[in-house]
Amino acid sequence: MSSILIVEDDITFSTMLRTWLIKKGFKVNSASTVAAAVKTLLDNDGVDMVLSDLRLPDHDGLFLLEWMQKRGFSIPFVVMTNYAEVQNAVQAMKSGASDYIAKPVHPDVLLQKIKDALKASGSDTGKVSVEVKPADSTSVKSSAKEKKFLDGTGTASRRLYDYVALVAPTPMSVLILGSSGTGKEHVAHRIHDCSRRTGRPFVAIDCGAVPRDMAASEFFGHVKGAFTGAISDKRGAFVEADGGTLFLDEVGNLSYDVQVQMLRALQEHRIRPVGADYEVEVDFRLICATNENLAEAVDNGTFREDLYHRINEFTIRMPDLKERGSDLFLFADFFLEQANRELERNILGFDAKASELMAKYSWPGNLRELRNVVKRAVLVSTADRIRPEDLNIQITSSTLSVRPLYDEESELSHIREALSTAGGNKSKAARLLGIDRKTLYNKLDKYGINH
Ligand SMILES: Nc1ncnc2c1ncn2[C@@H]1O[C@H](COP(=O)(O)OP(=O)(O)OP(=O)(O)O)[C@@H](O)[C@H]1O
Repeated sequence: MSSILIVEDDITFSTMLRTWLIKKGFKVNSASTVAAAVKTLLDNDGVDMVLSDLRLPDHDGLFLLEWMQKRGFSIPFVVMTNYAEVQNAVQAMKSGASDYIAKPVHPDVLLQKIKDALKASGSDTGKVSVEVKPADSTSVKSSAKEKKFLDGTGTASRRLYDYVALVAPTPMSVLILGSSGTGKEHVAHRIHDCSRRTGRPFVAIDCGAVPRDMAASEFFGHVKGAFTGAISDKRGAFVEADGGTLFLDEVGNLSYDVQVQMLRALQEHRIRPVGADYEVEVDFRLICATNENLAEAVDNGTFREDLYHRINEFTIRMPDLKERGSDLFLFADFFLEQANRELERNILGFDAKASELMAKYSWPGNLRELRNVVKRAVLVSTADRIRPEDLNIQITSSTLSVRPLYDEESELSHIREALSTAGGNKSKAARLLGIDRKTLYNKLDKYGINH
């Protein structure tokens, strides 16, 4: 049975098409945004062809086609378009689409086109022979059911994971900088998993949560009787992490005393448990994270410069969610599925207004906030799709995101498309793009578009 992915934001039409194709013996998935389509393609390794609208809420169909080509999905891509947009369909064919069909769709014509496209690709035998594999094998290791994390496909996400892949196999100490909720701990884990130390311990300590007077004992351990309450020997975090990775979160909170001992541990790979008259050799790789400006702390004298250089052999800066472009929708769909499973619900997605609101919001709490907002919305939603009122987010002057929702490379084409959809009306185009009018004017100047 051949499997078709319908990418269409007109839900009524999409449902009709889906029902009809199922009756004709196809297996059918549907997605209403490019982000959801990307996710379906990554999570299902049996899609034989894509039947896509060109005009979609987050990107256009050509963007999806381009993404598939880059990722090595060599399956037929048939465009569905209005008569008025036949020009765009021609462009799609030039870019590698297999065929196009004009709306309103005539069932018999569509069926013939599907058969032809599948035949041409050799996928009409019921056997799935297409390569549905992302270029980056670390992105999708397991099925959606098991996956707890998602990498994202946008420029910022790709850059982030390129750095991770670069530094992970080395012994270098890594400092991960980024706002709260951006996924610093997850990236620290990924570095460990992609290093030679994988399979050995990964010990994470939140330096902000360790009481000052217990810090030395937490990090370096103690011997029985070292202080009141030390009723037995304790192995500290360094010993626990022996052979593996030690992850120090909120490293800016370390007291000066502990910083001195930490520096020694890093230089000599030996530590002395509190109250001991011996030293212990330890083999660890250090990864630190902070959302503070450590360089400033060095200038203020609250963080030792020598330690700063030791822990900072390689820096990774986590992008804020608002910098991750349309990956926002990939993450939103991902958290939606997670919440559906956890709460035993079956919410299908986000309606257009909710998507627009999410695009405009700046997500100061980043991925953590998005996950919580989506989970709550899944719980309270009384409709098939999440509506704006389910999201419980407020756009204020401080939470209005003025960034484009697209990767740089496709920004220009989105601006053009928004302008054409809006009939040249800049205010309307800016609204469609989720940016303010002034930002749009700046961008028009940047790209040399007359206004
Ligand atoms: N790549 C990802 N895919 C899916 N969910 C993610 C990803 N990264 C982070 N998250 C979600 O965001 C939450 C916060 O991530 P994490 O604890 O790694 O952030 P953090 O930057 O270390 O935050 P903090 O600075 O507050 O400690 C996680 O619990 C997880 O639910």
